Amino acid sequence: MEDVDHLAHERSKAQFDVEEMKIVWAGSRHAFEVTDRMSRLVASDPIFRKDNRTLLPRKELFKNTLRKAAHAWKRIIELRLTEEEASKLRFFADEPNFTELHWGMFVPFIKGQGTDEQQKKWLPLAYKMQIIGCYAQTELGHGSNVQGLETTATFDPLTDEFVIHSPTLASSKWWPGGLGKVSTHAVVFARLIITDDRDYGVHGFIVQLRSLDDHLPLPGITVGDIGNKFGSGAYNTMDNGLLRFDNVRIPRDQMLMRISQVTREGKYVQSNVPRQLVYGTMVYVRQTIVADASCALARAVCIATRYSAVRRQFGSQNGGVETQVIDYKTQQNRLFPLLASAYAFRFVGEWLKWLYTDVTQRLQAKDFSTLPEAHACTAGLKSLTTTVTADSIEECRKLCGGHGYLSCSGLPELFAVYIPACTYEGDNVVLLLQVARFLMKTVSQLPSGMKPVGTTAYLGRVEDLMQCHSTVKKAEDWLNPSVVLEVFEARATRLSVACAQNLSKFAKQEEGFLELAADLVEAAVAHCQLIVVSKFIEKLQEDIPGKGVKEQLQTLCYVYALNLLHKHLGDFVATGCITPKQASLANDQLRSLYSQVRPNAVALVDSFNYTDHYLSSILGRYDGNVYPKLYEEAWKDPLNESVVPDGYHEYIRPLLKQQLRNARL
Ligand SMILES: CC/C=C\C/C=C\C/C=C\C/C=C\C/C=C\C/C=C\CCC(=O)SCCNC(=O)CCNC(=O)[C@H](O)C(C)(C)COP(=O)(O)OP(=O)(O)OC[C@H]1O[C@@H](n2cnc3c(N)ncnc32)[C@H](O)[C@@H]1OP(=O)(O)O
Ligand SMILES: Cc1cc2nc3c(=O)[nH]c(=O)nc-3n(C[C@H](O)[C@H](O)[C@H](O)COP(=O)(O)OP(=O)(O)OC[C@H]3O[C@@H](n4cnc5c(N)ncnc54)[C@H](O)[C@@H]3O)c2cc1C
Repeated sequence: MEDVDHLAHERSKAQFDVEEMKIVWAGSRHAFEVTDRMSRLVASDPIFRKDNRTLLPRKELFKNTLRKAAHAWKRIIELRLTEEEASKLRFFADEPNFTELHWGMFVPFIKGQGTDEQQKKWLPLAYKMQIIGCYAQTELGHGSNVQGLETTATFDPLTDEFVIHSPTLASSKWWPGGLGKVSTHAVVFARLIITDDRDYGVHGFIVQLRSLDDHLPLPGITVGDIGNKFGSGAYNTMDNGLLRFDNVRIPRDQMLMRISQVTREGKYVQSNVPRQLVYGTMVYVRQTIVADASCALARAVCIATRYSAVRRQFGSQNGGVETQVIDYKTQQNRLFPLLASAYAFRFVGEWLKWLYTDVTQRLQAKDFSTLPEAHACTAGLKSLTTTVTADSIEECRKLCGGHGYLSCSGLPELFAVYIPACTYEGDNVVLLLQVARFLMKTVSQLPSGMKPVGTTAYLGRVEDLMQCHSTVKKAEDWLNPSVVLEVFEARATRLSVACAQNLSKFAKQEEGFLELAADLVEAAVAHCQLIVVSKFIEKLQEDIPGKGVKEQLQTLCYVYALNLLHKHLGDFVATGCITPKQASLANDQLRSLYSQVRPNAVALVDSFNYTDHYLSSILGRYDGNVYPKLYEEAWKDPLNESVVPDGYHEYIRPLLKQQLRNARL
């Protein structure tokens, strides 16, 4: 029974080479090999088991996470894993913990903002985990508004030190992951104040928080966990913390001084670089969050697709087999666009990584010209992909019907872990407003003859795009990349131009921004969706080997684009780039694309190459053996440890007896 593959028939229908698709998904043969090896290593190690996580009380849960993190580090050292392998191992261990912030923000911040000497001093300690760091930016009173942070770092020329202080309750650091119970050090964002009492704005400082001998907080430091968060298990494995400083002194050389310096004499020296570089670590992390979105979305879609192929409802005649729910058009209409989005986000994530590497190299050569675009792209795509992924995980839960609501479906915990991605590293609406600012600036520069480049190059064709009307006459005409691209460009252009025209009616631009914020956000979303569509289309220009692989990706690309067109029909029709008739043809084409995806659906999610350990879902099991495993799982619940529950004698029996007496009366 155990070895039967209940999905074998589904797999046999695939019209493409799954092994080759796995390589496309991973990004390269090398990436596939590393990912595959690390995911299996984690899956075969009993310490990384995840069952019961949602049932553990917080203290036990947290201690268990520490145990796993320590074990992961031990294996990384023992096996002499490379940085790439180590990061994959941590990823598949699949439990948010302090190491994410240590490796994901503390180390990159020192690399990006530290001078050569500072890097030489701090990085070896951090690499060997002789110190553990976190990223302490957000405060109780301010998160989005970084310039509004209140913690102060006042230079004392007598002792050559900075005095770090929390002047108000609202200035308490609040939220940093790893801070609550683990970190020995933090990168602290504080307002720099020098002897002349001038406030030089927010800068980063390395501050030691806890003793390296007994882990007690150092004098002047108050630190703790902020408390339980949404859901059971989930993000509660992380010690998000609070932190207050009471005139804590640190040496001057613990201000990260690559971008600006304070001299021994107390003179502020600003390198000739944009001040926004102090936000560089956020830009880096936003880029990684886009890649992670595709993984989380793929995970939910894999569970919902396999289960939809296993689950049957209605449609049987004379007691025959019922219909697989994946065959219902409504199920396909809800599920297949999410499958397409997982692939779309994967490719846009790859491209964003390239963009980030490119901007980093330019910055090293003191070329800051592409920084605004890198900021807009990372902010916008972080916002778009996390919003869609969070909503889609919930949709996948509903696609699995009642069983999706069980913890062992894996979906509730995935949802609880994932949703803060819409908030951390920049609230998604706040980030879209940054994209809108960038778009409005680009549009306002067009009359002066400035030629937009990169992802806004299409705005250079503003006149054509304001006039263009799609040429589609029949449903198949939609299967043309330039036809699709043109309508997405026309819609994005028209929404941006309309906002710019409305903004120009305000005497003060900032007033207009506040008043028109909702429209600006819509224009920003249209621009970001265009980027995703265009990067998917660009991916298809590459040489993609493997029988049928490119054809599948082409189908998914059209599903992604035409589904968006259908969802945002109002925009497309109202801005005049397509007619209602053309919209209806797009919908006809979409239905036909679903029929092409259907026989390949299970193979398309197998191509993510996720282990059952990583999925942690009975509904998403590779072998589709769902019902016996659900039945077994139910009996493992602590409530089933005794036949008669605790509390029977106190609460149930007296009730029953009471009712009996009442009935007799
Ligand atoms: C059980 C397990 C199961 C499942 C697991 C599954 C999945 C897990 C999935 C994912 C986990 C993955 C990763 C997790 C990793 C990390 C996440 C953890 C923690 C998150 C850490 C944080 O949150 S850190 C804090 C982040 N904070 C923010 O992001 C704050 C947001 N605010 C800002 O960025 C800024 O304040 C601002 C941009 C909103 C405004 O800045 P400011 O006021 O200074 O600027 P202005 O608006 O005045 O603009 C001035 C000009 O500057 C430009 N600008 C702004 N920012 C930048 C920038 N970064 N780079 C370049 N330019 C910038 C702006 O555009 C303006 O330009 P103008 O030309 O218009 O003048
Ligand atoms: C799980 C988790 C982990 C985190 N980890 C860290 C960490 O490691 N280090 C760290 O420093 N921080 C961390 N944070 C904090 C996080 O970065 C902030 O919560 C985030 O940046 C949002 O800021 P906020 O909480 O101030 O939201 P707010 O800005 O208060 O947002 C509240 C509402 O106001 C809206 N809003 C705000 N400003 C505007 C505007 N200008 N226009 C329109 N609407 C607006 C928002 O859209 C939102 O709806 C974490 C947060 C979470 C949830």
